[in-house]
Amino acid sequence: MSAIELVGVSKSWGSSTALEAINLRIEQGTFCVLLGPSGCGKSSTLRIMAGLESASTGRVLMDGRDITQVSPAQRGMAMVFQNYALFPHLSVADNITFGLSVRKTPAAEITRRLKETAALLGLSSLLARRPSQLSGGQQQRVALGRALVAQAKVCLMDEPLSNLDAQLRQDMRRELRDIQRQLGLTVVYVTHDQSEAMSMADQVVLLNRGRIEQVGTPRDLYTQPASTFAARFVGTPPMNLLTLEQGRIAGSEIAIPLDAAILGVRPEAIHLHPGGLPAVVQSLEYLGADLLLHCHIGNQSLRVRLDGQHHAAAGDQVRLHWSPAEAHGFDSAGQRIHTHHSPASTPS
Ligand SMILES: Nc1ncnc2c1ncn2[C@@H]1O[C@H](COP(=O)(O)OP(=O)(O)OP(=O)(O)O)[C@@H](O)[C@H]1O
Repeated sequence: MSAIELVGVSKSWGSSTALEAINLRIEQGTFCVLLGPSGCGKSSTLRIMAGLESASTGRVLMDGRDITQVSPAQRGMAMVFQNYALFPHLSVADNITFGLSVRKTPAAEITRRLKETAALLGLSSLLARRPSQLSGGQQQRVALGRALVAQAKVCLMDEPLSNLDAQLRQDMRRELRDIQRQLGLTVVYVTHDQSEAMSMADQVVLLNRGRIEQVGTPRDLYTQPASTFAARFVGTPPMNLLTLEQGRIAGSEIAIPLDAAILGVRPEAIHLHPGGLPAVVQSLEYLGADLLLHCHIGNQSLRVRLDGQHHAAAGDQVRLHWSPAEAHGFDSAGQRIHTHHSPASTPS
């Protein structure tokens, strides 16, 4: 049984539609990431799950039970927000246990759960401090502690790491994931950062303009993007998309035996090979481990990610090759075509 299910959920604000007939199942104990660009409807989806927003149409189910009309408090889901929403005048301990006190949980039970949660999050020595005396990462852990101490089975998180610096964010991603696994929590996590989604998720839900573009594992999204939108949203740098005209790369005589309007190939799937397609290097970015080439092939731009040991210069003529399995075909509407054909550049 799914922990959370959305059935035909849509949301409109006046005449503008934020979500269109979303159908989604999130399985128990999984880490599900809602991913997409600003304004695509991630927060609206999360807030409808939490009951903080009502759906215009559709139903929300929890463990198979219809909770569409159930109040947020009665849903028993925990929430962690971007701004942590800690009480500045309360100690760390009181911030964590606030909800338990409000619900009149017995004192001994509160003490026991606080001790457990603080130990899990490495906050045991900080319990007497105020939020202002904590680092960003510590504050984030207190916010998480408040969610965990409630022992909710479902935890909803809206960009909880976005206020942290890059290094801390990386560390917290791993910590969060460890805690989620350890406790068997169902987490629904909102982010616009594809690398965060890729590194944390069991299931990624990619949203685009209020619709689900693709649902799958990070590997599914990377290896089998359902559309050009998904192809460009996941992966750094994003997948190259070349327009094909009558079986040729637009603006060139280079034939591509792929029955598609658009050819997609990832920068890291392209290699230099004497039997490859001719291209000209326009500019370079040296990134240490990698060397990024910005090339022209016909009148199309293409990025190539080589090992950092390679040398190249602007103006160089290069020959590019990729394996047939790395060629993704899309139709003129940007939808994936499920065929793999050999590109013209098969090495001799
Ligand atoms: N209270 C509101 N009133 C009117 N429109 C709203 C309201 N809340 C959200 N919207 C609109 O609904 C759409 C989806 O918003 P939502 O906050 O869900 O997007 P998001 O993907 O979370 O974006 P971001 O990453 O910028 O937070 C947007 O076009 C937004 O302008």
